[in-house]
Amino acid sequence: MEHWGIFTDNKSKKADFVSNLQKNRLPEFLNLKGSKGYLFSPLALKKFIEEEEQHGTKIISSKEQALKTMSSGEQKKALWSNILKESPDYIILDNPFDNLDAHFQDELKKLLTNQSNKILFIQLASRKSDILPFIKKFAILKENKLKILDKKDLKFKENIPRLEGIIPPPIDKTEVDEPTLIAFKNVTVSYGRKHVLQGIDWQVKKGEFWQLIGSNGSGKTTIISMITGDSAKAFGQEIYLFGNKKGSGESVWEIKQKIGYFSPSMTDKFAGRHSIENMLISGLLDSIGLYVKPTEIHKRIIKSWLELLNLWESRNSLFKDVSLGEQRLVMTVRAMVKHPPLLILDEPTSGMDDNSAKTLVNLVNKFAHETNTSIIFVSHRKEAGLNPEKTLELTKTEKGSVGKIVY
Ligand SMILES: Nc1ncnc2c1ncn2[C@@H]1O[C@H](COP(=O)(O)OP(=O)(O)OP(=O)(O)O)[C@@H](O)[C@H]1O
Repeated sequence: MEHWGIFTDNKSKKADFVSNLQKNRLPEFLNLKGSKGYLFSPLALKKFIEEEEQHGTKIISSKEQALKTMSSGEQKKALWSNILKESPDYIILDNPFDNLDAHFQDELKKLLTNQSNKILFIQLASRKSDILPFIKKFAILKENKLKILDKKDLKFKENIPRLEGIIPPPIDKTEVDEPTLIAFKNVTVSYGRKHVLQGIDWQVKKGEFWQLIGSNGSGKTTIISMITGDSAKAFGQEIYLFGNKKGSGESVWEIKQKIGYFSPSMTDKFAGRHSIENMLISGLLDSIGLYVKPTEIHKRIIKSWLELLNLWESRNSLFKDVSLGEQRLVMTVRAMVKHPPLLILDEPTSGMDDNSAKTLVNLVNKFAHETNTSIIFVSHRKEAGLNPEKTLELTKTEKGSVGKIVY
């Protein structure tokens, strides 16, 4: 069977490609006419989640738990078993290893290899290291065009833009007097009989750069949502945020004022009708549209940020029209423009190609080096090139995940 590895970059029109392939409009895939194909992708998951919500039924998840509340790794496992039940002829795998920890990546690689003599795989990959070992035919998707690659073409040049200049200063910086921004004391969380966290002790001090890692379902999102105020599980726990016991002092709004937050799922919420310059200005002014008129100082600061990112020339481009890598850089900077006391980046590089991921990592290292914002970078794997001072590593046990601090 001739499986395909199709490299994508942040400008590839993947949705168009998949739709054309499924409608038999691509000359390279005419042989798939009449065969049964499925999509293993974030888009397919999103559709199932929406269907579950609309009809109130559990379609691919277990009887006990809705798909929406599962961790990203658990969602992928549920989707995979659902597709296999349908006995497909071919499967389009869209960055199948994103958001998966090393253990499940190995498990999924074995499952795919075992099926590779029965099912045809078309793998869309933005990272070279993700390509499945049994794939022998390669192409690259340049915008809408598929270009077949020869083995010798498989060495891509590294083209990592330099971040020239310094991190622009903040305006009206929010200061926190407390030296300890976050303190978790013996925090334990369960959902019914499912134990998620067990006795977590953790402190984040001013200016520290942390990475939070752990396998799928180990409780990373649970920890972050207890900080950002989105989880009822935080109540009754000994959690101190910016010096106040959670639930006793500041309102959720006051806490959010002190935190810059970015997760790739937020990108969907921005319809993209604003220019990237306005997106950043609105980050300084705390609004999504530009309801408050920016001053010359606001504009000057944002000019410096755009120059740092090599995006000044594209300042008038609409957010929806720039590449995925550029969108992630803009959103990361948007979370940082005010130099908040705490910046949380939740799996910011998932789905990015190698070069864009490296640029984002370099930018975060630069934040840590040149500012006194504390940073928590959440990921399931150790991000290459990232230089955190400390790591909180979650390890699953029967009684919930325990935390270990690694220097
Ligand atoms: N509302 C809920 N009901 C039941 N279980 C839940 C609920 N919310 C979360 N969980 C479970 O808590 C565990 C931890 O989930 P969490 O999303 O915090 O993990 P994670 O480390 O962020 O995982 P991933 O890397 O896969 O995103 C998972 O097993 C998840 O299924």
